[in-house]
Amino acid sequence: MMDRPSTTSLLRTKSDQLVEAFSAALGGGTKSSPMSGDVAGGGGGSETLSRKSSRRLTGASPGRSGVGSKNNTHIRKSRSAQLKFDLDEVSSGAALSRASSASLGLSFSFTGFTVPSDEIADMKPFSDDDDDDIPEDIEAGTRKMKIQAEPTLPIYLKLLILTKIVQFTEVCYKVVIRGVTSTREKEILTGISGSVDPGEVLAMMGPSGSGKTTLLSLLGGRVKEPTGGSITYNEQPYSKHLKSRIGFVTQDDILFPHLTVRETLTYAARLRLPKKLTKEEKQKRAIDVIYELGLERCQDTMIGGSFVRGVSGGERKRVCIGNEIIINPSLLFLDEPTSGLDSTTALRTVEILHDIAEAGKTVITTIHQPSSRLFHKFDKLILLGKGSLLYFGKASEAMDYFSTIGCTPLISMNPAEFLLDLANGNLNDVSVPSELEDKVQIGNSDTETRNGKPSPTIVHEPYFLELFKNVDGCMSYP
Ligand SMILES: Nc1ncnc2c1ncn2[C@@H]1O[C@H](COP(=O)(O)OP(=O)(O)OP(=O)(O)O)[C@@H](O)[C@H]1O
Repeated sequence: MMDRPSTTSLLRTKSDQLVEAFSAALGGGTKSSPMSGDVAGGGGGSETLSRKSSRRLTGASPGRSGVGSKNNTHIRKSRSAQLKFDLDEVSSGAALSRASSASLGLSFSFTGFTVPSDEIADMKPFSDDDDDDIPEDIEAGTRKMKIQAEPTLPIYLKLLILTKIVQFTEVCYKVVIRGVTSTREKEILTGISGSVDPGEVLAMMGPSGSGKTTLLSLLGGRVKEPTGGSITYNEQPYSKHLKSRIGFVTQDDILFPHLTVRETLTYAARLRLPKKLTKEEKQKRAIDVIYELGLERCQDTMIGGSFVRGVSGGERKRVCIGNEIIINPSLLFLDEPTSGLDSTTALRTVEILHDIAEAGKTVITTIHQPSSRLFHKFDKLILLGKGSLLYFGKASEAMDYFSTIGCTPLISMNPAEFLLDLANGNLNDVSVPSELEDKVQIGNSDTETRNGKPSPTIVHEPYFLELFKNVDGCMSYP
């Protein structure tokens, strides 16, 4: 098992790093500062802890160069030498045309590559440290994730004052459906509230059609704006500047099947990183991401597709994540990153998300049917049912919460499965308070029942929303 630093110690580390950076910039000492003490919650041993974990984190990427390290220089050179991929070929479009001409008439485009590079704000994509460890392939078993540890500066500042980065309040979303004879409004989301901080992974769960993707798109700025409520980022509304700090991994990944993993990520770096970075720096960033995501063993493998055998499903997902984290985003959104993966690969993908969050990013993901091990990896959970909020709070407290309102599984069950059953209104293996069951049934004279229990469609909205109104603290806003 990998020894994972707690979020608190990570925050402490980052705070210390920032304080040290400020002190250095001002020509002051780098020893203990009252600011770092405040954030870390004091404690004499925090400096040692901080440094240790700082070293571990900043040395995270094996491809990064260390000052004064001969070995590292050697490794850097040998890795550069591995780069047989001709960047000039990429820039001239030759590789692209090879990919498209070989793609049997299908046209492809890179996800999210539309952000103009001049929109990409100042970022520090490269570390000065190096690390000799070469992580083994994730799907091969051992996991040594190396995630870039430098979040963008505004996140540091917000971490210092412990401000929430994404806050959404009473978000509603309606669409107008125009028929041949009539036009009607369809309500997709109603009164969704929650928040997520840097360093956290928020998972959105719910049955198919419950509104997860719509909410994710709203939070990620992909849908213009909610029809009700508000969404803020560090207490500011969505802006063009924020767009360059957001990575969005869509459900349907779109990659060029005939490019290799390294070509794909190098292409992404060339297209998405700021113009002020040199070609070599961008190339190095691509290599760093390959190592961060444990893709080194398949870096020369073609992505593949329907007609070409390529990387595995898990590797493909990691390439999609790589395409987005290459710009070092402050916010990372993912739409069902584990769909189609076996439970072990899904778990490792979520562990990657955790590592990304621990490096100070805010991660929001939709998830379909997580295993129980995977469920426990999430910091926060939103449970949606037919566009309504059924639960928002710590994932670890969801089961306790539902048990306090009388909903418990009758058989031993994966918590995610239990919550999805509740959200679906499938009460077959679930105990619910009888007075509420009666209430639902009495309130619907044309009730169809299955095994003496209300049908899913009936249970849904009145049942839970009524419960939420009556229970204090059910939707905690930490
Ligand atoms: N632009 C739109 N016009 C009409 N209906 C829409 C629109 N966008 C979403 N919907 C509807 O809103 C509901 C929620 O859709 P959404 O894709 O957010 O669900 P989901 O929970 O992500 O589902 P899945 O898990 O199957 O991906 C669905 O019933 C969908 O048909």
